Order: sequence, then structure tokens, then C-alpha cells
Amino acid sequence: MISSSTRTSDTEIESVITAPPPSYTATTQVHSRLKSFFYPGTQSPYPHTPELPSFNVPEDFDVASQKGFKSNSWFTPSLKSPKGIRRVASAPNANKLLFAKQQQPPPTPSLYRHNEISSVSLQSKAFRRTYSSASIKIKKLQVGPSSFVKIRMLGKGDVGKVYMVKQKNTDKLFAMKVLSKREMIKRNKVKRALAEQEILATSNHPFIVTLYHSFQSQDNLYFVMEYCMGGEFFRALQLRPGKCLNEEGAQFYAAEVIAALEYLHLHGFIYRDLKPENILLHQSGHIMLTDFDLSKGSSPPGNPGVVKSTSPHLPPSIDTKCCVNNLRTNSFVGTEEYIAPEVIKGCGHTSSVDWWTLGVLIYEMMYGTTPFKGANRNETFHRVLFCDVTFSHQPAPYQQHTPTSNCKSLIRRLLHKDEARRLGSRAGASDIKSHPYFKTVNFALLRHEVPPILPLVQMPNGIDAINFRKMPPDSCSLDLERDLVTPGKKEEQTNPFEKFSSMTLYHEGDSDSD
Ligand SMILES: Nc1ncnc2c1ncn2[C@@H]1O[C@H](COP(=O)(O)OP(=O)(O)OP(=O)(O)O)[C@@H](O)[C@H]1O
Repeated sequence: MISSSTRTSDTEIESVITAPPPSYTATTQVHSRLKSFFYPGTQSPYPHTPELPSFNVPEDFDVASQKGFKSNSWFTPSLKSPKGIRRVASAPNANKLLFAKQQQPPPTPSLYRHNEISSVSLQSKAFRRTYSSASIKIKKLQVGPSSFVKIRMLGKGDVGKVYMVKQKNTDKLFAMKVLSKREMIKRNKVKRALAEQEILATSNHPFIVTLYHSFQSQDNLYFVMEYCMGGEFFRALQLRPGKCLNEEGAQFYAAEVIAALEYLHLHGFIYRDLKPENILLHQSGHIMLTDFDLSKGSSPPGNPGVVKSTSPHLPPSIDTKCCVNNLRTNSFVGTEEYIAPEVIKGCGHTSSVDWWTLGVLIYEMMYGTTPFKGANRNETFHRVLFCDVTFSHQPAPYQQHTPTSNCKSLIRRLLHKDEARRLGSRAGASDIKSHPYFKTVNFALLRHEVPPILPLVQMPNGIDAINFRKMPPDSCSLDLERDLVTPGKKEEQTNPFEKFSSMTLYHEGDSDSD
């Protein structure tokens, strides 16, 4: 469901954040996976502004909690901690709700067509990715719910919860996402859970959260993932003075996000829900993209191509746009302030939506607010469709620099209303990486940079390393001891979860991967 995104003001936190730099020993697993890591103008004028429809959707948002981060030397530690409102993405039936609440039928059909079901051009409907790759090995499931002990709830979505759990025999911490089958059926989210499993199980990238096990019981689907001790990037941003970063900091996170999106596009997936809420921080401070339930896969993915560089001095670069070229989808998905114009128009969208959301993210990192945010949803959508991005916001008082012209030029080119002219529409990530804004960034060595924000790890075991929203007490009756793994039975033709694979994944470099 699309929700309001108003955020509230600052409140004091008790202490200045100081801690020794985090140890990198816990990151060796991620480092070892690096081996398989692939790195290898102006706005359209809209003279006529139509009458806006009214988008009266019930409010549905969570309040973010407060915790600390340590900044590296690029930043002044924050003394103030704001409360933040976490923005949620649209649900599959969002358009139904949007218009159900209205007295009148949706106006301007050509502009506001919100289709419930994606119409994706598939080369082959039967195509199904094989999970196993050179760097990921699939094994028979080696755990079940009772192999873990719940420690605390980390997050909550509308069909499930995410817990910090400890594996009994190893004491290792994991994030366990538990999705209720009943809720998924009720909310028409089964396909999304299957898509999320497919993406997590096929991805092996340092900036994408790692899946270790997936299984199902009678009532639930389980994902056992790497626990990101640094918590939510959204929280980290909220804690910054002015809720923003300086240009160097924004550049760092933008570069890591580009690397993750490039990898997803290369594998035929469009992410579609980029926002600070879906970026987690690893203990090392590097990002990990999460929450793939709105992502869409191209079946099969196209082959990457090679494009000439825009500069005669640079070598040719990889074209990842052609990996997702056969994917044009029509669902009304995304998060209000991050939604691209073509998604609002309902005329179909492509991988370019990810580059639009990148533009919004960079703007938010620089200015502490999003570029088209209006007083309400109608106004936000109107601005997304018809208003040019402006840089008139006063830079936050704590900000060390005003954004450079390169930064503004990049944002403008990413926020081009015409997706065909948006930066990234030619060859994908390569177009963006070669923008002058990134001329000092070495994308291949990002993982070896010291991140601008270093998560504060208070306890050696990481259990208290919490930069998550404050969760209400867990009223859920989920009993890991009693919830037994069930196979997704093939003979039950009506079982919508038949394709949810139960498996254990080993990643190249894991100590026990043989
Ligand atoms: N691997 C992880 N490590 C640490 N925390 C996590 C991890 N995965 C998820 N979380 C926490 O749980 C929250 C919810 O996770 P996620 O967005 O994947 O769940 P969801 O049920 O799909 O939520 P939504 O309905 O918002 O899509 C995250 O914002 C984060 O706070």
C-alpha cells in the first residue's frame, strides 16, 4: 500500500557516538565472495497540467527507532537523533485501494492507468533460472526452524517479520525472514515471495544480502539471511546532521548502489524499490541491498553487450541494459516519493526506473529530503510528472559543501522524465559510471574503501549492534521449536508454494562449502 511519507522532527539522544573502528574479521566471508564479483539535460517541458486525481489511500507507515552510528573522519558526529517515518512500498492491490477510496472513476486514463497484473513480455514462460552457479552451491536443506533461537524482532512487513536469530550449534547470528502463507495468499503476494527467493538464491554479490537457507513449514516461508549488523541506511541518514551527507559520502553510497543494480540488471532483474529503507549496512559499513519482493525478472535474461565509451580515451564498457531489454512491466509498484513518472502514468516501465530512483536517492542523501515531495500524495505525483527538479533547497546548516555542478548534472540526467533520454537508457550502469561525478571513483575497489559511516557495534557478539526501528514486543506465537519443515508437495496442485525451494546455499569462500 502506498503511504504518506511525512517525517517528524529531531529529538535528543543521550550520548555522542564514539567507538573503535569495527573489526573487519567478520567480513571475510563477504571479502572472499569478491572473487566472483562482476565489476568489471534538461527536463521535458509539460506545458499542460491536467487536473490531478485524488489518491486517498489510508495512511500506513511505521515509525523508525533511534540508534547511533560512528562517522569516519569525513563527518562530524551527530548529537541529535531524529525520529523518522519509514516509507513503505505499494502493495499489489494499491491501485484498487487508490481508486476504491475515490468517489469518481480514475481520471485521465492515459495518464493514470494502474494495472494490477504485470504484463511482461516473456521470451519463454517456461524459463526458470538454475540456482547453482560457479560460486554458489546448492545443497540439501541442512537446517530447520528448530536449528535457530529467536533473539529479537528486527523488522516487520505486512506479510511477515524479520528476526535476529542465533544458530544453535554455531552461535552464528542470522536474519530470519518469516512470511505467513495465509497473509501472502490473502494479499496476493505469493508470486512476490517466489520472486524474492529466486533473486536471493541466484545472487552472489557483496552489496546484496546473502541467503543461506530457505524452507517452508505448513504455515510459513523462511529465508535465513546474513544479519546486517549496521542496521538500516535510512536510520543512518536520519541521524546525520541535516539528515544528509557531504558529496564524498553520497558519492560512495551511490557507487555501491550502482554496483548492486548493475549486478541485478546483468542477471535480468529490475529492482524497482530503491530507497534508503531498503539499504542495510553490513558491520563493515558497506551497503547490502535487501527486500526484493517488488523486483521483476526477465525470463530469460538477455546477454550483456559491449558499447563504445563516450570518451575516446576510455575503453569500451559493458552494456547491461540489453540484459533486461525484453522486460517491460506495468505494475504500479514503488514508493511514493521515489516513484518514476512512467510508473505513475501506467504506460509500462523498464530498468530505467532503477536509474530514476538512484537520482532521487542521491538527491535525498545530499539535501535530506526528496526532490518531488509534496504536502500529500497527489501533490507528490503531480510534481514527479510535471515539475523540474530544483536545487533551491538551502543546503543543510551542517553540510560542508553545496553540491557541485557535476552532482547536480548527474541528478538532473537521472531524473529525466523521459525514460528514453534518462541517463542509463543507452547501456545501463556504464552510462552512469562514466559521468564526471564518478571520475574519482574506482568501482572495482569499492569494497576496500573505508565507508563514511561506521556502524557502532557495542557488543562483541553484535547482538546489541542495533540501528533498527524500535519494534513493539513480538506478539507473534511463532514457535521455532515446533514449526516443522514441510516439502512443497508437487502432487498438491493447488499448493501455491510448491515452487518455493527448500535448500541450503554455500557461497564460494564459505569455510564449509565443500
Ligand atoms: N539481513 C538483514 N539484516 C538485518 N536486518 C534486516 C535484514 N533483513 C531485513 N532486516 C530488517 O527487517 C526490515 C524488514 O525487512 P524487509 O523489508 O525485507 O521485510 P518485508 O516484510 O519485505 O518488508 P516490507 O513489507 O517493507 O517490504 C528491514 O527494514 C530491516 O530493518
